[in-house]
Amino acid sequence: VQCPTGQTTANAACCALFPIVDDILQAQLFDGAQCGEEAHSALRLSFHDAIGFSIHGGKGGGADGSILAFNKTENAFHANGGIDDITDEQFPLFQQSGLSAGDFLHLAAAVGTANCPGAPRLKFFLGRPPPVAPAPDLTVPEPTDNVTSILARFADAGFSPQEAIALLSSHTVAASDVIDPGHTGIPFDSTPLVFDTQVFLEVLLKGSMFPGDGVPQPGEVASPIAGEMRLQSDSVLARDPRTACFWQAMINNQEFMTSSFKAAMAKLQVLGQDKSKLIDCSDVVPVPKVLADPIIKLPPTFSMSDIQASCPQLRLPTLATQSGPAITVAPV
Ligand code: HEM
Ligand SMILES: [Ca+2]
Repeated sequence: VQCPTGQTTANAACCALFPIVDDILQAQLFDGAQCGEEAHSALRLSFHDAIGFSIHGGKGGGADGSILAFNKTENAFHANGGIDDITDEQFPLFQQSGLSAGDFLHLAAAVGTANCPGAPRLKFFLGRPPPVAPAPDLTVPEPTDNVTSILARFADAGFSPQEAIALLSSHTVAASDVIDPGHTGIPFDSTPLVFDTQVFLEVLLKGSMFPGDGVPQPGEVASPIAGEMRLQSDSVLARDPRTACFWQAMINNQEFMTSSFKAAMAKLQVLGQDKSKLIDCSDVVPVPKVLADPIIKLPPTFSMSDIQASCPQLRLPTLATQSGPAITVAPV
């Protein structure tokens, strides 16, 4: 159908979303369709909202927007450190939008992700009812958690180890604000504004330094590049026999990474919802820019022998090294 605003969509019920996408999300929340801090945080928020769920019941409503509607409660949970920045920004816009908290929050994540070059075009389903209660504490994995407990939490929410790694593609457009006191925007890879496979490579490189004041913080291990942060959780998942092959398979495999991330996000963003009652409004999500060159390279001064490959069954792709002296990643 053709909407009054000129755009087309498969279902007339989705027409109301175009002004929300353009005037509220892109113009206001994302500072003119940027892949910046708000886009990154909106993606993280969709995870922290949805993972408040168990297939066995008793752990919250999943992708229901509870973290936005009941932000005073959920923001106090330790794993949600720093998330108040994005809930504070989203709350008045959510009220202005007329959408349910869950629809607003998960639409924002899909649109924000689309602003990152190389990202897949995430799906969006409309019609989540308002959340009934905050999620309980301790549903969101922490960077200090071990692989067994991280995989157990994902399994409890309905995700396989492979899907968990697929979801961690998000850390290609990510930075830390709260792990290193006094330092914000410390990126997890050297390209935090690009949805590429660089993070899967860099987390497997030999680590030797710590960003910020150079002091290791809980949940942080040595990173290979100045100014970059490596989460302990990413580090152990990249090296554990249960997940290392899924991790390594992402390196320099843009198509595989984006398609598996898209599929896992489609599941995450409707977790706990009755999908038969939702309307597919995926065509309101902007089409992300494609990367001109998705072939990644080792950062300057690194060679193939610096990769701590942890999947014996899989051959590492041969990667060239970027020219020039060792780099420092700037905060975002
Ligand atoms: C084992 C599971 C995970 C752990 C332990 C974890 C942990 C973290 C931590 C500690 C931060 C930095 C917070 C800060 O200091 O500001 C972060 C950032 C982020 N996480 Fe995760 N995360 C996990 C999974 C995910 C998943 C599944 C997604 C999305 C699908 C996600 C998306 C993000 C994004 C986009 C950021 C960056 C936010 C920003 O730059 O503002 N994470 N994560
Ligand atoms: Ca990146």
